[in-house]
Amino acid sequence: MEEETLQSLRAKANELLLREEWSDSIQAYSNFISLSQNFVHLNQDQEHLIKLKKSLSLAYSNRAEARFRLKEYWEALEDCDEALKIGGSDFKTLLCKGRIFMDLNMYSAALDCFKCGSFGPDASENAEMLEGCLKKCLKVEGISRTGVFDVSDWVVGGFCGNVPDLAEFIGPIEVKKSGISGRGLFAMKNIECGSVLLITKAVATERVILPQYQENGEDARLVMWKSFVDMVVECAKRCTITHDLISMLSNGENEDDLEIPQISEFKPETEKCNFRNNNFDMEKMLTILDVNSLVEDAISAKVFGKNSDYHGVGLWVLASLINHSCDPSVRRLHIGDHVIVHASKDVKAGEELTFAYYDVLTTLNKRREMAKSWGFYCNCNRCKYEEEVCPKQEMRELEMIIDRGVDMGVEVSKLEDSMRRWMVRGKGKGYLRASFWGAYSEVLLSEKLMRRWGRKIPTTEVVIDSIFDTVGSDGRLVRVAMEGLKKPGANKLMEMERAMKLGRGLYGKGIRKQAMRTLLQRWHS
Ligand SMILES: C[S@@+](CC[C@H](N)C(=O)[O-])C[C@H]1O[C@@H](n2cnc3c(N)ncnc32)[C@H](O)[C@@H]1O
Repeated sequence: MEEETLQSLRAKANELLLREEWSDSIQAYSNFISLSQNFVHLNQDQEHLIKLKKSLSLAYSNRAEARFRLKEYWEALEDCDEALKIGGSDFKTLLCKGRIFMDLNMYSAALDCFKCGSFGPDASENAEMLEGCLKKCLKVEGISRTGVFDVSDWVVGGFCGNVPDLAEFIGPIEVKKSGISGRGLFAMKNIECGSVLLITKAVATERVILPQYQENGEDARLVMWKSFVDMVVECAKRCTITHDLISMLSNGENEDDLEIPQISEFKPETEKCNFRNNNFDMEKMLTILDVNSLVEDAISAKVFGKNSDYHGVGLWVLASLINHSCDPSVRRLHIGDHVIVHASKDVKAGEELTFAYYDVLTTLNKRREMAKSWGFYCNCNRCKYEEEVCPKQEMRELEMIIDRGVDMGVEVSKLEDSMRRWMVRGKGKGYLRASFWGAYSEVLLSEKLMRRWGRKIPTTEVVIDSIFDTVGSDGRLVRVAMEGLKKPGANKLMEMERAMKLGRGLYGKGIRKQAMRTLLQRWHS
């Protein structure tokens, strides 16, 4: 009778696990575990006892697997420890425990588990799988120490196959009070263009391919948003550390009063944290998500101009401390659930790291409108400069020329004349050329306009360099630079060097030189 009941409970739990019905299988294993424990205490027959303990160990191990899939990491780790204490399913359990530590970004603990597994009797039978785990673990552990990774093959191969493995990495950055608003991230040393400063995994992400017909697009976006919010809320309820980190994010108000966290608070979890937290402020959570969630501009979706219907949203806590600037210094790439933040130009020690929350290759007025829709008034150096130096009336006239869509050569030469009159120097030229990029690019890409205006306006190289030095790299600069390579008499070596620098600012250093060349070619094919 005892045997039969246990067998049927175990069979049911195993079936649920195979069907990937994680919650139900956890329940079924829990029933099996509590009943078996009773029998273990009562049973005197040694042989029977050994069998029973083996099943119990396996049940703990399987329940750990199901909990792991539901991201109930700390409960899953407790199950692994129980399974290992009883013994009999050690290899499977160690593998599961290692994978849990990997997900918690605790790579050396994961490595210990895989190494321990390799000494056991089951190791030779599963040598290939074990080797795969060890290799992956060593690789991500390296990335977490150095921030160095290589996704060239995946990118050049058209993003086929598995998403490359990445790991949490926090480079030489710190959180400080920002001159822009509230807190911000700052470089602690000089950073070269393309260097990776941060790799971090999302608390949650959600993605949709929007339907072809636009009228259903809003519905799909709302469904995506709702599901994303549910996921973040579940993560915050499951783990107090996650809850507290999300709670310290800005809700867009009184930012200057917010506490300045230490960067160490964002390092991977090392403490047990399985306190369920059902008691939190949903309204606050929604405003925080509104202010801090990032819309994905995924490398895989956009590079080829494919999947333009693809949309994604996610929350990356540390990256949420990066303020917007219209002369940004960093860009982000999305690979899987990770966001990679790299310098999009050379950055000096002590400088604030800033993203472009919206398109900054446009005029001050258009940028002001976009900032408004984000709920703030932009306080960045470029906006302040343009406001102070450029007479409003003349700027309005220049903007009107663009809107009228006349010969853009007129626009560009007028702006260059105005800059001379306003005595614009250094960075200022980059700022203003970036503001009227639409006009510059039209002229620079047109043989006809260049023939007509070429002598009155600066060369492609001068325009691109001045914008790159201020606003950082951008795909549109790459495109014009690559077109420039085709011009008769172009110094191909120097031009390619310039394009490569722009490429490093655009994609970062995770792509080898040859792969970068291939990517750059695609911008003008
Ligand atoms: C994702 S948070 C950035 C981090 C935030 N400063 C903090 O202390 O947590 C976005 C908010 O920062 C502020 N912010 C970011 N960039 C800004 C800018 N250029 N000018 C003014 N406020 C900005 C706005 O309040 C915006 O809603």
